[in-house]
Amino acid sequence: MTEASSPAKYYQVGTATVEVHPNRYAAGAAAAQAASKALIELAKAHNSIGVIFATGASQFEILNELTRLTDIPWDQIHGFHMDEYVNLPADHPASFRRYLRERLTGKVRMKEFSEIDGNSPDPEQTSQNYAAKLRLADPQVCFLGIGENGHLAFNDPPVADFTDPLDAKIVVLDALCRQQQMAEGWFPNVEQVPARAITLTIPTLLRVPKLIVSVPGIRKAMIVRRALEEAISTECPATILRTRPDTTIYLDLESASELDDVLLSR
Ligand SMILES: O=C(O)[C@H](O)[C@@H](O)[C@H](O)[C@H](O)COP(=O)(O)O
Repeated sequence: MTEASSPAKYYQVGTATVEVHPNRYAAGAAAAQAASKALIELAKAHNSIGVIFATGASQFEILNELTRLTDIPWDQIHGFHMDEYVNLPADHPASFRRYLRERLTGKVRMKEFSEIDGNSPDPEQTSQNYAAKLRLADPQVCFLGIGENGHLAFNDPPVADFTDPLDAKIVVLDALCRQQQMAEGWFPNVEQVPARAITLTIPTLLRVPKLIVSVPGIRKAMIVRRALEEAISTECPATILRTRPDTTIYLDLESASELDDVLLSR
């Protein structure tokens, strides 16, 4: 059997399900299919379904697939995103608003999409208003990636707070996080990576009943190992995903390549 046609493998890690697919396209397609199925079901019971979208390279294949599927009830979906740089113009190549306009909201007709205006004169107020709007929408589905440092949204280790009382907040991005954003190709040099961002907090993300986590690629192999095998702690915020019930982590063979044989033999 060729790698491309080999079937996915499924593992249970804590309460989360881990799916290992032969490549990033298969992983993205599986995640999009799972999301589509859930959204169609939710649309039967809710007029408006809140959905939080992640950005970054890990979401390319999912968004590509989601925007091609014809049965997603976009006209019932109120979309949100999980973070945005402070003081980065919306048309900057690394802006998450630009990313989502190009890959999502410019391609489908959603009921509503709420952007985080990282350029507002009062980012603190913007963050609070966004949190309030999100609470009202009571999101049912959240797409996530995991940073190379283990962060969820911009909740970096070790300051990420699993019991954060805030729903959204302004964070200072540390040197490693800014270096990784640059290395992923979004900025020409680290000096241009903004020092602050507005982010949803970890409790806000974990409150969403269905979490669809996509982590393909060899750059993520070490952090996937830590997220699935290390003790649950803010040293690697993504470890907390193992405590969530309806959570599926979509990997490809590259990002799963450092996983312990013990896990993979289950
Ligand atoms: O909005 C986002 O997407 C988040 O800022 C961030 O947590 C991201 O998911 C990871 O940094 C992974 O990034 P990649 O998708 O580029 O691997």
